[in-house]
Amino acid sequence: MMEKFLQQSMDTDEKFYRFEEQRLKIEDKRREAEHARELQMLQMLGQMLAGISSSVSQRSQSIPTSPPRRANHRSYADNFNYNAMTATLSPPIVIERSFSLHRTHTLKDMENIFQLVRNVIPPLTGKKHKGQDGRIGIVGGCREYTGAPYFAAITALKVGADLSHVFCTKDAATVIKSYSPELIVHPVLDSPNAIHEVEKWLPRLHSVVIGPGLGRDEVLLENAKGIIEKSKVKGIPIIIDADGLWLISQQPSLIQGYQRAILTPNYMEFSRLYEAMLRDPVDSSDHHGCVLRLSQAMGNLTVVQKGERDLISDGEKVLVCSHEGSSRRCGGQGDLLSGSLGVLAHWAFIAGAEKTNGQNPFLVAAFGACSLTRQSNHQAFQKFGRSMTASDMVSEVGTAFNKLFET
Ligand SMILES: NC(=O)C1=CN([C@@H]2O[C@H](COP(=O)(O)OP(=O)(O)OC[C@H]3O[C@@H](n4cnc5c(N)ncnc54)[C@H](O)[C@@H]3O)[C@@H](O)[C@H]2O)[C@@H](O)CC1
Ligand SMILES: Nc1ncnc2c1ncn2[C@@H]1O[C@H](COP(=O)(O)OP(=O)(O)OP(=O)(O)O)[C@@H](O)[C@H]1O
Repeated sequence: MMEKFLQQSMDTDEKFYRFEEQRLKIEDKRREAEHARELQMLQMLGQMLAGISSSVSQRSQSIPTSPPRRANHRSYADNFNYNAMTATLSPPIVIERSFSLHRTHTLKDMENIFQLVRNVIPPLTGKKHKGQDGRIGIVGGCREYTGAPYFAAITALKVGADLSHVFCTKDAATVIKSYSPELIVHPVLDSPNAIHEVEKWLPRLHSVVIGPGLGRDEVLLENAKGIIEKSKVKGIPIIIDADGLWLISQQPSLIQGYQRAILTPNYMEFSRLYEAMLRDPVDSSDHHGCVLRLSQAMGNLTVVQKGERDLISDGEKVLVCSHEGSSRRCGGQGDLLSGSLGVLAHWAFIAGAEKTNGQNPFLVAAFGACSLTRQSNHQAFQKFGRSMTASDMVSEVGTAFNKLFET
């Protein structure tokens, strides 16, 4: 009787997910068509303006052309045509100028980006069902590191995702479950068919965060590699952090050119990646240039270099997030960042070009996640000072989010 009931409930779940996937696909197609129409109109407008003003057309010649795109995958740009916009619009109208952030970005620039983050946040309505606001997967968690995947996964929920899955080793699973009943925990990462076990869930996930607490065990890294490859095939946004970045610094081609990926290196991780890709040490007098070059070398995927100021680049622009945090650097802060980015990347990705003003949605998402992490850090530090830990920051995520984005 019980088995029958369970089977029925699984069937219902299955049907629900299948239905939702179809609904999302239809919605994607509708948005793509809408964007294509808008782009066509903008291109016509651009051509008209170029014809009218010779000074404007001179300026348009100085727009840097997009670096060559790799043709071996269907890139994010194919969907949202972000590059087509920056390359063909002449002149690059106001939105472009207001986002060409240099060292001296203004408060107004910052406010503009905050507004774009607000735009992509889905409204809370009574009409939605569970899962619609985000199903996020975290790949990581092993015997040594159980906190990191927990911080990432719980932050994803607190930012507003509906479901947060952790794919970790058998050892780590019970521990992670004991931290929180809200997380769905799969003890599969060290199983012989780990890749297949995770692949089964990929159609239900909107984004995956690879690396928090993954460790550097050969078998786990190999499984993470397989999961990245399967996620790429499905076109899922991938956030790579911590030991996931270790893997990428060993095998950059694994993610190179996949523009739905966001890398979130700290100082050490950035240096490793930079040296692996550019064959040069990081130039400490030119942080902007370094993050720009790394993104370009990786095929224009989004790079978030964390630090005193977070630098975010897609190889064409560099955004700076220097939102006030604190001087406390306890472990786990980066995990909050990658978890929140998992949700924001999904929201920005499906929001469409009109919501992000034609800007790369992953830049907008990264700026949102950095600001949120720093604001949570700031609030927790106000309360706890030197004794502040990552858990204290997790407790602040809700109010930090409201303060930044819901006002
Ligand atoms: N509670 C947990 O389970 C936590 C687990 N974590 C996991 O621990 C694993 C290893 O991460 P690590 O960051 O230690 O590994 P790394 O090998 O990347 O870092 C090595 C060392 O670099 C140092 N470092 C960092 N920033 C630096 C800077 N600006 N200048 C000079 N040195 C700097 C750190 O102190 C660290 O000891 C990852 O899987 C990560 O997710 C961390 O996320 C922290 C919390
Ligand atoms: N010097 C700093 N001043 C202010 N904020 C900082 C500073 N360094 C890092 N941060 C912020 O802390 C967050 C996490 O960055 P950090 O460099 O601690 O990541 P990490 O080392 O990968 O973390 P984890 O311990 O989770 O592995 C980022 O949002 C970043 O903005």
